Amino acid sequence: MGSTEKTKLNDVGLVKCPFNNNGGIEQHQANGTPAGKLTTAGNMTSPPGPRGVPVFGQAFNLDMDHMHLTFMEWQKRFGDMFMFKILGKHFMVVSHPDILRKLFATCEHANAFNDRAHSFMNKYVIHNSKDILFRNMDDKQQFLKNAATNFFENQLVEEKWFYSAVTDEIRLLVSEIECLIDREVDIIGIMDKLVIKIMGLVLTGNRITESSREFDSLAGFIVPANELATVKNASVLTKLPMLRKVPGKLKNLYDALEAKKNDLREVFLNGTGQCERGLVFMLRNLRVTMGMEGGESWIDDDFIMGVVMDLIPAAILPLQNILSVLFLVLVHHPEVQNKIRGELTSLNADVRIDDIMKLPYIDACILELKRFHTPLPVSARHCNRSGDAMFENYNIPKNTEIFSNLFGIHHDERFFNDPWSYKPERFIAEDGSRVGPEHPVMKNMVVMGVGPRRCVGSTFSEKVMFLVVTILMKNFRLCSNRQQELPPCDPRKFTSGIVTKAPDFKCVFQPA
Ligand code: HEM
Repeated sequence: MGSTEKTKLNDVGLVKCPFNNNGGIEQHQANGTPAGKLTTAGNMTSPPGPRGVPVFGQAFNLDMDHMHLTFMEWQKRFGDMFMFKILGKHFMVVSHPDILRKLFATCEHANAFNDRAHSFMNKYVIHNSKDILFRNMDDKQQFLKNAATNFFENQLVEEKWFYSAVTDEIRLLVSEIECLIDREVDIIGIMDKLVIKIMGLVLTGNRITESSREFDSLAGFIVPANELATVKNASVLTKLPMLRKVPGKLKNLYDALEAKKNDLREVFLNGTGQCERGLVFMLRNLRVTMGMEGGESWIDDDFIMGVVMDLIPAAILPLQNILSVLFLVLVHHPEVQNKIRGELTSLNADVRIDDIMKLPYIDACILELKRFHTPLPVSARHCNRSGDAMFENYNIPKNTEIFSNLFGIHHDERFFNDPWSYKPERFIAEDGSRVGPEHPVMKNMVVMGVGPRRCVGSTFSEKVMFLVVTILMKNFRLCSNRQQELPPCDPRKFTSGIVTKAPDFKCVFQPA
């Protein structure tokens, strides 16, 4: 645990800050304004945290590009729940899986902590949060989320077309890689394209190729969306949205995003490339069904576009980025590749999507990849927008933005032994099976978030990763590129951002 001064708080074992007010730590006093509708927390204190400079607070101490690394440092000083301010705004960071579950799922005011922070993105890009990811947790958000979850977790699995199309896409890749044996391969670029094709398939129900408008449109939207979502750009625009109209870098970026948004709308809403099984069709169908049941449906085109746009930060980037890390890990660990191939020999036929149950080591490799990488290191921010709220005897002032320190949790020795090593075996039980959901390592896995705002694409992304790993490993051995030094396989060194990625590297494929 590091500091022996830390004391345990209550049944969940929360590490509480060991210092008092004069230990260089700010104890945020509740602001004395009338409490919001949640509590009457008038004279309660807020969680401890680093004392900042006047007005700017921690603006100069927080590494905006690697917030998760700063949060790991602060967790050691201030405990599992700490708070800091930037420009008068409160931010809270939670670094314990049980506290997260309590805060977002089981405590009395859990719902209040499941709204999203106000941001430039939800107001100006996502049409005032007509979507799932950026919207507050109201009935419409829950309705759309249930529909999307059902689509990804059930419909795509039951209707066999989808995973057989994904399998075909990966097999095509195998034929392409066969022509590149022993040559330097940009595996990150290849995986980036594969994920766009898979998401094109999700949206339209049809295979999309690299030369299609759908591919271009998705790939084109990702670039400005990613740039605008950086912490620096997003916070400046949230504070000063009028900058989107002032000639300069931010206006150019916003204009580029709007142009790509129109393109996305043209292609996915008005285009002809749809068939009766994609996500856009499902949402339109839902609108029609609601209309037929009387009354008008609130699912307008903006809502459908909102869900399409959600998939860029929520699905495409995490999937692309975790696949980049997968290959870096595999090149660094030839022994893991050998074990994967060893396990694959137990299958008589070609790999099928439900074989994951029969292949515990590969399943464990995917779980360990999710832990080791933690693509969204600080998750998506939650916010108690409806009022002050009390939690663990602390007052959490209205509009506090809450970070789940997922990266910190997954690399904390209290929860995972030897956390900086990639060790799939931690998920394997003594009898060789994969550990069950009650095992501590499973309970400490929070990579997809917890509670009602948990990720929609958990099973979906595991299945995609499973197909990529098994089909490629069955055919090839991956080696490092002798001309270029391989970047270290250290998640602290991955690229910065809301969704982190492996540093650029090339590798070499050889026949298995
Ligand atoms: C390895 C890949 C992925 C990771 C690590 C990941 C992780 C996460 C995390 C941490 C959240 C935030 C949870 C919270 O707010 O507490 C989230 C939300 C979300 N994810 Fe994922 N995700 C992944 C892939 C996907 C995929 C493939 C999809 C779509 C098929 C998806 C759709 C969503 C949506 C729509 C939300 C918003 C849910 C809400 O706000 O209620 N994600 N994801």
